Amino acid sequence: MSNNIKVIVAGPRGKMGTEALKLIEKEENLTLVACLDRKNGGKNVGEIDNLPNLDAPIFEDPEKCLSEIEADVLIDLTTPENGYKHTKLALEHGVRPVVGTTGFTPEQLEELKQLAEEKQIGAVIAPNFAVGAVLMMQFSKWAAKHFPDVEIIEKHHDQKLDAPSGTAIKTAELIREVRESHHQGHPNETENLTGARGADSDGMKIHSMRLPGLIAHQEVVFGGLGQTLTIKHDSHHRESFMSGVKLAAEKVMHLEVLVYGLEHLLD
Ligand SMILES: NC(=O)c1ccc[n+]([C@@H]2O[C@H](COP(=O)([O-])OP(=O)(O)OC[C@H]3O[C@@H](n4cnc5c(N)ncnc54)[C@H](O)[C@@H]3O)[C@@H](O)[C@H]2O)c1
Ligand SMILES: O=C(O)C1=N[C@H](C(=O)O)CCC1
Repeated sequence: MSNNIKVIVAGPRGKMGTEALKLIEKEENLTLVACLDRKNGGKNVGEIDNLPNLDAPIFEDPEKCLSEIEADVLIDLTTPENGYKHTKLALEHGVRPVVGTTGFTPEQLEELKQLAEEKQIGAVIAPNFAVGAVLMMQFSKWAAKHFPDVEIIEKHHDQKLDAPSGTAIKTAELIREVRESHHQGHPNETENLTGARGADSDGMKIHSMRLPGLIAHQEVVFGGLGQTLTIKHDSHHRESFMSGVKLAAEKVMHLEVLVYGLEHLLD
């Protein structure tokens, strides 16, 4: 385990960012050295209402933050557009990104992977930091070998920007590795209301639900002759993601490439 990992958190006032600050506050080997926020530049984290009482400066300009602050890791929990910019800048400044932000395009992921390789800097992009969700995705990949007909139902809180979720996209990618591409359902089926059959990922359907009261949930439903199999995971609290964030911050210190998915870090 690496000792005293110096961390910048981007998005500290967000739902996940605040949880990440609480994690850093209680973990002895993680030290907050700065935050990157959309406002409060020039202030200290400890001065901001509802944030843990941590002593670290807040920056609004990511370039300035990464140039002035000596950091090992940038934890990004912001928005797709800003998360991508921060990850790229961090790699350019030799700071290892640990990214929970979802909604990056395949082209952006590929570009970041190449940049990490070129700079020989470790990076982790994990669409879901909850260990249970990672297992749900791995079990789904296994099940798909035996049940090639599958639909994914993901359910999230109604403030989520991207759809389908990063977890659903990653699940479909893992299933695609073991499943022959094929059309599911009746060949002549029609949608009488646009979107009724969900999004199509290589013949697999992904359905996205957004409601207040939800946090992050996914069911992967497999259908076979006379049977169905449902693999389900629920995050009831954002604490569920924090052991994965900690693991990623520790393991990224020993990586020289970008890994996409927490499964690459679990024993
Ligand atoms: N990987 C995972 O396990 C996991 C779990 C939950 C959420 N997420 C993802 O994490 C991201 C954040 O989720 P959330 O629920 O905390 O959202 P949120 O809206 O509560 O928080 C996002 C925060 O980012 C801040 N922000 C936006 N642009 C910024 C910028 N340029 N600089 C600094 N801060 C900026 C916003 O002010 C906000 O406080 C989303 O992409 C979400 O999908 C991932
Ligand atoms: O709250 C969110 O937003 C979440 N996003 C991730 C995703 O897109 O898969 C993971 C769970 C929570």
